Amino acid sequence: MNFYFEAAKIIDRLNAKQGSVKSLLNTLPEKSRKRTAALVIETLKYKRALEQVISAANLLKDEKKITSQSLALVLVHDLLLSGSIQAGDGPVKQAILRHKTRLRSEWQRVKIKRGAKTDAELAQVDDVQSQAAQIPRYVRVNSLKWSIDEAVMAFQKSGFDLGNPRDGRYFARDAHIENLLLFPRQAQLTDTPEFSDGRLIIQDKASCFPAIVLGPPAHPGCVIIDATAAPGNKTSHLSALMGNQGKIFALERDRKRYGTLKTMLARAGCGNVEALNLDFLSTNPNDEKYARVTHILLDPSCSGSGIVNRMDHLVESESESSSVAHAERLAKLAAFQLQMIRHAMKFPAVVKIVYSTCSIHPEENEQVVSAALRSTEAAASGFRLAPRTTVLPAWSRRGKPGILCDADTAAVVRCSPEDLTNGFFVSCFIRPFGTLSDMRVETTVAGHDNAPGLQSGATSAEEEDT
Ligand SMILES: C[S@@+](CC[C@H](N)C(=O)[O-])C[C@H]1O[C@@H](n2cnc3c(N)ncnc32)[C@H](O)[C@@H]1O
Repeated sequence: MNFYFEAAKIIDRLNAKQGSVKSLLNTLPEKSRKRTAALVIETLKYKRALEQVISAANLLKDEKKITSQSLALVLVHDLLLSGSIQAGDGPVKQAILRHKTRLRSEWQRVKIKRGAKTDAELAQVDDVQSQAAQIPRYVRVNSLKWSIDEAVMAFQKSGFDLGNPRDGRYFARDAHIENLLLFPRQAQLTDTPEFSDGRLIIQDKASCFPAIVLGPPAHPGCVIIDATAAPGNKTSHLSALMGNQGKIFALERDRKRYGTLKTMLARAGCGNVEALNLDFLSTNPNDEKYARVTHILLDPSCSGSGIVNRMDHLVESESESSSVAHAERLAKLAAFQLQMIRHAMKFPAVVKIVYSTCSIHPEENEQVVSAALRSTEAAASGFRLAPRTTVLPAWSRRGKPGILCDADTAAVVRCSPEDLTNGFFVSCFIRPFGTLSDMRVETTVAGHDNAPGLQSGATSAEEEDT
């Protein structure tokens, strides 16, 4: 049992900020160091989940022999994750074993709540959440109104230091997205004219990917739909990539959010956008108005489980305490998301559809894509996934394996707080060239390949990832 007291003491000292993990583990007697260190490290990996389980089981309230939270953590860790407590049958061990059934069922509940199928996945979720605090604040320079060079100069003039992360007022250009700047999380930014007049837009890095992957050509004849547009960050990004040329139908079914969309588009100077307060599913794909639409962006409502703040909410939420309610909600969202993709595939001239979510759940991502590929609309129109080589090829985080075939898993993109972004998913459907006029295809491919930020960014992403 000493070994557990020793490990608990290290965790207490860590909580009291008496040293780093490494330095405190070095204070352990050499003969027990390896074993105790392994227990401390493994316990820390699952700390958040274990804390929830201990609290839900009322362990510390009911068992006075468990004298501290840290002791409970290491003992419950071994019970749940190593299968048994490595000690003789004393009163402390008995105190834990009295709660064995409850602790095990609470453990399963925590896993379900966090969408983790295995213990290892649960550790990853916790890890991701602690990394979330590291995500920078991203600011997109709206190229319709300002250049990146002008923005950099303005920030430098106001006291920000380009590229020196040691300085609290540092900022940097993003390695992958051409017009994106990043700032420390705590930087106070938005209260300046550049934000209120639409030169700068707060937009997470991952949320810049869909417009880049869609890559609409900057061409006066280009017509596209942003099917789920409010508040309009991706619409204004598309407008900027198109250089305010061609036409974007920006649809939003919610009246209030449609109002926000219009305000945002006016502020960002998007002159090529027609905002429509419409349900995309109510549109007639054969309407003359949409006859020349070649690209569709679908960023529909989702669980939002990838958004860092909401991730915390998901973990704590009591309203989703039952796995059934959680699964039902995801199934409902997935059915709607699939319907949106199938509807988009019906537009006669469309050659490219980008489907994205800010969800981490495969149910809303790979599984929806898989169902869309097997749909009658895909069979009729010939839509398939664009290969990895054309979808942010150097971004190393790809789809969750085991749902799509290997090539399609590689063809979709995931983002995670480990990449210093929110959790996000992007997929890109294309219609094979044979079914289209050469003219249209050439324009599309050129538009995609030339999307700003992709070429230079691609190389550095690969370098970074390897
Ligand atoms: C995830 S948000 C879109 C965010 C937006 N793309 C951006 O980057 O600013 C989804 C939006 O789609 C709208 N929406 C959901 N279903 C829709 C539908 N069938 N037709 C049009 N808009 C829809 C929602 O009201 C919501 O405003």
